[in-house]
Amino acid sequence: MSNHPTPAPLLDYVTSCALPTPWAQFTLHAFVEHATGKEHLVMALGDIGNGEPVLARVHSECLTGDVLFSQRCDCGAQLEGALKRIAAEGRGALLYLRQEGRGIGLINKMRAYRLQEAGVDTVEANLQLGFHADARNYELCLPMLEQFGIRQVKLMTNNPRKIDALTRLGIEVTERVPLLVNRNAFNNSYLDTKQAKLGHMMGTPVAAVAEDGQL
Ligand SMILES: Nc1nc2c(ncn2[C@@H]2O[C@H](COP(=O)(O)OP(=O)(O)OP(=O)(O)O)[C@@H](O)[C@H]2O)c(=O)[nH]1
Ligand SMILES: [Zn+2]
Repeated sequence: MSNHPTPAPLLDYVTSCALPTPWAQFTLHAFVEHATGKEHLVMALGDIGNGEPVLARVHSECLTGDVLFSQRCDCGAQLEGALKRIAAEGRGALLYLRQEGRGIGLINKMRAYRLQEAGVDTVEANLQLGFHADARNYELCLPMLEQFGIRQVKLMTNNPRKIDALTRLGIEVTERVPLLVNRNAFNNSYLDTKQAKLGHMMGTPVAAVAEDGQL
């Protein structure tokens, strides 16, 4: 008999419902994380459990960008762009992880924004507040994807850390799909900092993206 007990699950799958959007009718699946009680979500479309690589987005919560239309970042446009792509393909999954503010929470992100208004960049602001530049953790992705039998993804991201994190968890990233949207006067230097200091792949000329931020 093994001396290693089975690790406790990180989260529980709870329930699902239909979620009509302007682009497709998704199914919304909810999980609750044991350690924090946070509700993490998957928006799923089509037959995602058939073993073929799944077009996927791992999206970190950004209340200001996703909900309040903030132009300080590219999150809202990325969320919309990812859902549109999944709808166009007729199959895919968007994981909505509740790690607001790169893992430091909304209030601390607002404090970081104030520091940025005083002239420091997004990375320095986190460091001045005593946090890592990026405090996110992607380990929940594994049980969330396993719930649907997903082992391979075509990942919509510009962030090489996400690809590394999923690969280390045993999820194969068969393809990276760039998600370059909504560069504007308010987030231009923020996006430049992401590229310079956080390694984001912003190589494609962003000006080539339609001005309304559509893919
Ligand atoms: N701490 C902090 N968090 C931010 C800031 N701007 C955006 N965020 C958060 O950053 C997260 C999104 O991360 P990004 O670095 O924009 O993008 P990404 O998810 O790493 O990469 P992509 O997959 O390419 O979108 C969300 O949780 C946002 O709330 C900021 O200035 N400071
Ligand atoms: Zn954002």
